Amino acid sequence: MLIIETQLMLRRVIRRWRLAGKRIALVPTMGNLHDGHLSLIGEARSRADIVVASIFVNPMQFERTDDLVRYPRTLQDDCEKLNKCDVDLVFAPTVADIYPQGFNEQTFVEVPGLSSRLEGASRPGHFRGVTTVVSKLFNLIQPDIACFGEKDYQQLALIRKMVADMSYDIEIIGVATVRAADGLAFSSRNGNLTKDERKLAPGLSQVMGSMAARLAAGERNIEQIIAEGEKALMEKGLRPDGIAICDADCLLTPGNGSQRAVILMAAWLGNTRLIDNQQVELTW
Ligand SMILES: Nc1ncnc2c1ncn2[C@@H]1O[C@H](COP(=O)(O)OP(=O)(O)OP(=O)(O)O)[C@@H](O)[C@H]1O
Ligand SMILES: CC(C)(CO)[C@@H](O)C(=O)[O-]
Ligand code: BAL
Repeated sequence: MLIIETQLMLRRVIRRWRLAGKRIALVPTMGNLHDGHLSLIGEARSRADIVVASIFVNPMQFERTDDLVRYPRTLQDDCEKLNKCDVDLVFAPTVADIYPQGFNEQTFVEVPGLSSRLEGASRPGHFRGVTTVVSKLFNLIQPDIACFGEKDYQQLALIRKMVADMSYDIEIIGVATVRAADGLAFSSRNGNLTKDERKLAPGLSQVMGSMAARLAAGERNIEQIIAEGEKALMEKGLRPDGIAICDADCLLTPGNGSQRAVILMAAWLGNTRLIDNQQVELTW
């Protein structure tokens, strides 16, 4: 497995693979790899000749400095895991290599509208940072396919729109959320939870499951389901920070024509913000 830190070296290797007609899959990550990431790698491995994983804690998408500073960085351990999963190349650049002029001066890619709603409203500038860095990775690696987790549901929707709007010839694969036995979605930020917070954390998926059951049973008073969901989260020791029920395709309020809804959850446990989501088939 190659580990490359500079754009210059990366371009050389990618050019060689493209000339040899290889099908390349990209899995972008911020490292501190867990079973969710490894599921993305497995999906990529089954669909391409070459698997490239990127590890880059992208400062441009962090709207809070404390979150950026606390973000877990475990490069050596990550590379060992990726090597075992038969990954061909790890791209782990420095911030200076990706943003030589600093990211405040960086040209950006932003999907209008959706970037500033939902998670985008809670985390101003976050999605601009995500789509800008993913666009750079797409240009550098020129993958045929790229895998993203459904755990970051709005991010996946934004990347699909960016790819369509900017005419990238890249197939985007959404991969189902991988969970611990108690229902908590794997996330690098789970490592920031204290022992006691970790015990409370499954409350997020439990409340989401109850909300999903009500929707699936035909209840359509969305405001009431959300209000009671917030109350249930607080009773379980979590501080809600944005619950929404949207049409799963356009992420707007579900209407009579909506076939699937998605419940988007965000909540704080101490200093850690967790997110999760669940899709529900709707019958009208
Ligand atoms: N539990 C999971 N199941 C499936 N995919 C996941 C899971 N967690 C993260 N991913 C996906 O892995 C990719 C890289 O995500 P990232 O490195 O930010 O990890 P993360 O665990 O989501 O960390 P964070 O704490 O930043 O949310 C993204 O496409 C993300 O959606
Ligand atoms: C897609 C991504 C790697 C871009 O930095 C990040 O947002 C993530 O890990 O989900
Ligand atoms: N997985 C999403 C990246 C972030 O929270 O910054």
